[in-house]
Amino acid sequence: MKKYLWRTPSMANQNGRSLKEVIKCTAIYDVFSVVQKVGDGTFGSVHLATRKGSMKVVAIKSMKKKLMKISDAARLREVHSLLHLSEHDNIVNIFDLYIDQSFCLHIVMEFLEFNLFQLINSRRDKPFSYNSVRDIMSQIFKGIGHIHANGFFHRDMKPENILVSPIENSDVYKVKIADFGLAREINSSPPYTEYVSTRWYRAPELLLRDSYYSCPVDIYAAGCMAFEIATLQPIFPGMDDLDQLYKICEILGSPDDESQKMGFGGGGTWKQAEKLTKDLGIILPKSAPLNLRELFSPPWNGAFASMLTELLQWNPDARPSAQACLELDFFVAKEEKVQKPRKEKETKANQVGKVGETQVSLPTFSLQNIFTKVTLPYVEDKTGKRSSTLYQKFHKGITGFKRTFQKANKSKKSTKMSQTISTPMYRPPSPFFPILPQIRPSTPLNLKLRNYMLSTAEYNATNKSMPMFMETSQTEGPNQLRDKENTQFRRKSTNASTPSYFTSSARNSILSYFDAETSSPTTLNDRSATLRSSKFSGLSNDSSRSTAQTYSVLLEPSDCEKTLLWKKSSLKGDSNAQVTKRSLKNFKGEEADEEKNDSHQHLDSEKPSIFSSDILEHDFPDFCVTSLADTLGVPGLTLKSDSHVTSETIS
Ligand SMILES: Nc1ncnc2c1ncn2[C@@H]1O[C@H](COP(=O)(O)OP(=O)(O)OP(=O)(O)O)[C@@H](O)[C@H]1O
Repeated sequence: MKKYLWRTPSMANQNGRSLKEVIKCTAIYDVFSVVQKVGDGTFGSVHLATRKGSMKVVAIKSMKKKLMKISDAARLREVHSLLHLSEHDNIVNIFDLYIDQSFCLHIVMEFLEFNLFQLINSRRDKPFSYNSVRDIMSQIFKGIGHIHANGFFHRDMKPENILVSPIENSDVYKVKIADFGLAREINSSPPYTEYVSTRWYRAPELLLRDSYYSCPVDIYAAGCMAFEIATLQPIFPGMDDLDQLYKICEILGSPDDESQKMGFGGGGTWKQAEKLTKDLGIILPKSAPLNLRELFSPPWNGAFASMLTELLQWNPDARPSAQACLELDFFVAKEEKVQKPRKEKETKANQVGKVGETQVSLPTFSLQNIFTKVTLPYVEDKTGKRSSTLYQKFHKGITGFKRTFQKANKSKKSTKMSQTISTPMYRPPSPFFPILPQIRPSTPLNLKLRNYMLSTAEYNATNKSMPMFMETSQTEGPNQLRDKENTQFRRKSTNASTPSYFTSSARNSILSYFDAETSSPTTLNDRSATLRSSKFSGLSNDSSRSTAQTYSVLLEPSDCEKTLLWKKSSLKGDSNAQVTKRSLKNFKGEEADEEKNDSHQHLDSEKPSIFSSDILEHDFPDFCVTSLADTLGVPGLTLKSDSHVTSETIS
C-alpha cells in the first residue's frame, strides 16, 4: 500500500500531532470491516468499523466531496484543524487518513457511542443530575479551551457535535468535541463567512452577520448547550434567523441600555448591535431581560443560572474565555447540595408571581413560552419530587401550575379564579408540546437556497437591478467549498432605504413555504433521516447556460423502489418550472393515492415558483440540491444524475 506524505513537518505547529500520512487504498472496505452507519452529516457520513484482522473499533468519516488531488487532504478544514490540535482528552482523536481510488477521503477516528443530542433525547424522563451537567459542561469547556489555546475556534458547537460515551452504567460520561469542518484559525484574517454554526446555537454576532467574530461564538453555543443539557430542551429554538433573534430578545432582553435597565441579569448591552441591525435593515424588538435565576428552581437557580447569564451575553467581548468559564462558581463551588425544595405553595407562588410581575413590565411580549421553557423541567410536583417532563405534568393534570397561577392572580384581583387556565398571560403547553422540538435545524448552509429564493423574490418584487443577496468573490479550491457556499449569497450592502424583511408578498410566501416545512409533522428522526440520507452525485446541464436550459435531477430513494423525477425546463427567463413526480406510489403514505396515476404534474403549484430559472442559472452547489430534496419532503432520497457533471464543475 503506497503512502503519501500529506503534511510536512514544517506545517506542523509546535504542539501539533505527529506527522501523518495519507494512505492510499483501492476501497476503504479493503482495510476495514464496516459494522454500521452511525451518522450522516452535510459533509460526511460516519461508519462504525473494525480494522480487518483486529477487533479495534473505529469511526470512519467518509467525506462526501471527492478530492481533486491527494495534497488537498491536508487543506481540508477538518483535517487541517484536527492535525494542528495536540491530543486532548476532550477532543476526538484522529488515527489515520485514507484516500480511495475514487479520491474519496476517509478520516479514521476513535469511536464514541453517542452524540450529546442523542443522549439528551434518551433522557426525556430522567434529567441529568446537577453534578452530571457540571461534569459534562466542564469537559466541553476543557475541550473548547484546548481548541482556542491552539489557535482555532470551532464555529459549529452543537449537541450533535459533542460525542459522549457513558462510563460503566454511571451518570458520568466521557465527552469529546468532534466535527471540525467549520473550524477556523484565530489568527486567520477576517472577515469570515457569517453563515456558520447551527441556528439555535448561533451567537448574536453571527445572526446579525458580523463577519469579525472569534472564539466567543463557541462560548455562546456552549451556554445554549448548558441550558439544553439541564432542561432537555433548547433555549432558543428559532424557526429562522429573525425568529432566532426574537427568541433571544425574549429571554436576554434587547441589547440596548434602555431595555436592559428594565430588567436584571439579562444579556447586557451591546452597542455594535445597533450598527449591525441597521446594516441589515431590521429592528430588534424592545424587550426587558429575564433574570434566569428567578426562572429556575433550586438548585439550578444558583451558580448554574449565573453561569448561563455569563455565557449568553450579547456582547462577545463580555463572554468569559473557556478557561474563565471553568473558574465560574458552577465549577469551583463545592458540590452543590440539592437544596430542599421549598414548600410547594410558596415556591410556585413565588415563581409564578415573579414571572407575572415581569410580564406586567413587558407589554410587548407574552412570556408564556419562556415560562414553560425555563421553569417546567425542574418545578417540583405535588409531592415535592422534581418532575422531569412536561408529560408527567400533563398526566397529573398540571395541578401545580393551575394552583400557583391562580394564586399569583388572586393577589392582584380578588375575582373568582376559573378552574382552567384561560388567561392570555399564561397558557399551558399543549399535551403534544414536545420536550425537544420536532425539527432541529441542520447546518445553516441549508438556508442558502431559501435566502437565494428570497433574494430572487425581492428582486422580482422591487424590480431593481440588484438582488438583496449577491454573489461575492471567493477563493477557489476544494477547501474553500464550504466558505464558498456560505459566502456566495452573503448579503451585499443594499440601499439602506430598501425595506428588507417582509416587504414583498413573494418574500412572505417563501418564508411561509419554509416555515411550513419547518413545522412539518415529521418526527425528528424521520426528518434527520431525510436530511441525512440525501446525497448528491451530480446535476445535469443539458445545454448551454446562455440559451434554453434543461436541468434534470433524478432523485432515487436508496432504500425503496420509489423514484422522483424532478425536471426543470426553462426556455424563457421567467418560465415556471416544471416539476415532475413519477412513481410516487408508496413514496409517502398520504401522497400515494393522489399521485398514483399522475406521472407528470406540477409540484407545489400554489407555492411561489421556487424552481425558477433564476436559481438554476446560477451556480447550484450540491448542498442546494440536497436542500431541494429536503424541501420536497422526500424521505430517503439519493440524488443522482445521468450526467457526469460533478459538483466541482457546477460550483
Ligand atoms: N468519532 C465518532 N464516533 C461516533 N460517532 C460519530 C463520530 N464522529 C461523528 N459521529 C456521528 O456522525 C454524525 C455526523 O458527523 P459529523 O458532524 O462529523 O458530520 P458532518 O457532515 O460534518 O455534519 P454537519 O452536518 O454537522 O456538518 C455526528 O453527529 C455523530 O453522531
